Amino acid sequence: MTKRAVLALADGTTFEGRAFGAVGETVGEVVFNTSMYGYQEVLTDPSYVGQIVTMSYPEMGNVGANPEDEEGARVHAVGMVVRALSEQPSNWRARESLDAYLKRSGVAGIEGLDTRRLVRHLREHGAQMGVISSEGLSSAALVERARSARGMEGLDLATGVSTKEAYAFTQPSPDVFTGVGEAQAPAAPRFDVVAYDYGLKKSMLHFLVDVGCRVTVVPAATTAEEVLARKPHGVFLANGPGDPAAVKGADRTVAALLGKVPVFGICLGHQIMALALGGRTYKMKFGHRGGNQPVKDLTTGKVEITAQNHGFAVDDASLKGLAVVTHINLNDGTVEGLAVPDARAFSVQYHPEASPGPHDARYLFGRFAKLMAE
Ligand SMILES: NC(=O)CC[C@H](N)C(=O)O
Repeated sequence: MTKRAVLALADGTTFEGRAFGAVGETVGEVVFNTSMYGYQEVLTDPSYVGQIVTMSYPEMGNVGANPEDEEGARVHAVGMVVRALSEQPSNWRARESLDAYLKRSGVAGIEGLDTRRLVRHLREHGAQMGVISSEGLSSAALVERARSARGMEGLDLATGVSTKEAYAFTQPSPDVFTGVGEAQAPAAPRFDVVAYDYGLKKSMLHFLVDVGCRVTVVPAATTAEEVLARKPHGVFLANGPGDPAAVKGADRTVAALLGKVPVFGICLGHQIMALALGGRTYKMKFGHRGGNQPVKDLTTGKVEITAQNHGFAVDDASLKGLAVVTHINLNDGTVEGLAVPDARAFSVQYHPEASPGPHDARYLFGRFAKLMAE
């Protein structure tokens, strides 16, 4: 028998649906993602730590779950909201249903509610804390619980999900691309790259290997001296969860690396790069999450369709005189990329590794390789 579940938002709005995944209660920031597919990559992306993800596309679970599509070591999102859960997966790679996968991961979901209304609500009133519960508590009690939960601002979640030990990564992607176009063989390894793990996605490491990097992944708290002692050709700053301004010591560490070695940052890594330069970040109303965000590369005039997952952004005005804004979001004009040519450093807010999403931006890994070759 399916169990009734409730999603309660901090502003008092409640939705009724059916429980799936793990039974019980979960608290997190309720956000929405507009990708039509790739739910498993989304759920396992460490940037979703502390978040309940609403998928705006109505049917989820059609291809079940498999061990290859995981971007992190486990499900990192704390909850999932879907309109219609497919009970019978149909895909040759499926090992289990989405329901069974979330049950095994201990993560609660709710389905059968009006996700269109929920997404519109979040767009209008902002992403906010919420609770999914199938424990029969009153809606008023759940709203109170959501209201008293701590929000994302000021939370250092990256340090907590980062690797505890440094490790080497040498595997190319299963289907190697070195740019937009046909699949190719990975480039021969010629660059030693240190990758800061703030909560990284596996695909980023594969794509670095594809363009010729021997990658050493290091914990978020690794000092600049320790990194420079490895004499890397380049430093990579990964994505990650939480508030970029709260990641302990990261801005000072990156400031000490800038100018000494080429640096490439993605998402949280981009935000930390901006902070290291003296810029500011802020919390967005509802963020960008999905695989259909148009971004303009101001250096080439080209528009790329990008995969995104962020709730904070870099304040454009705060970069004046510190960095060049290289990319902007065509929906809302926010900063999507920056560069400091003299320091051989650049970063993007979006996800060139996609997973899930379009591969328009894969060329950026090649741009990093070129910078190191020079
Ligand atoms: N994917 C990411 O790296 C997200 C960065 C940051 N946690 C944000 O929400 O903006």
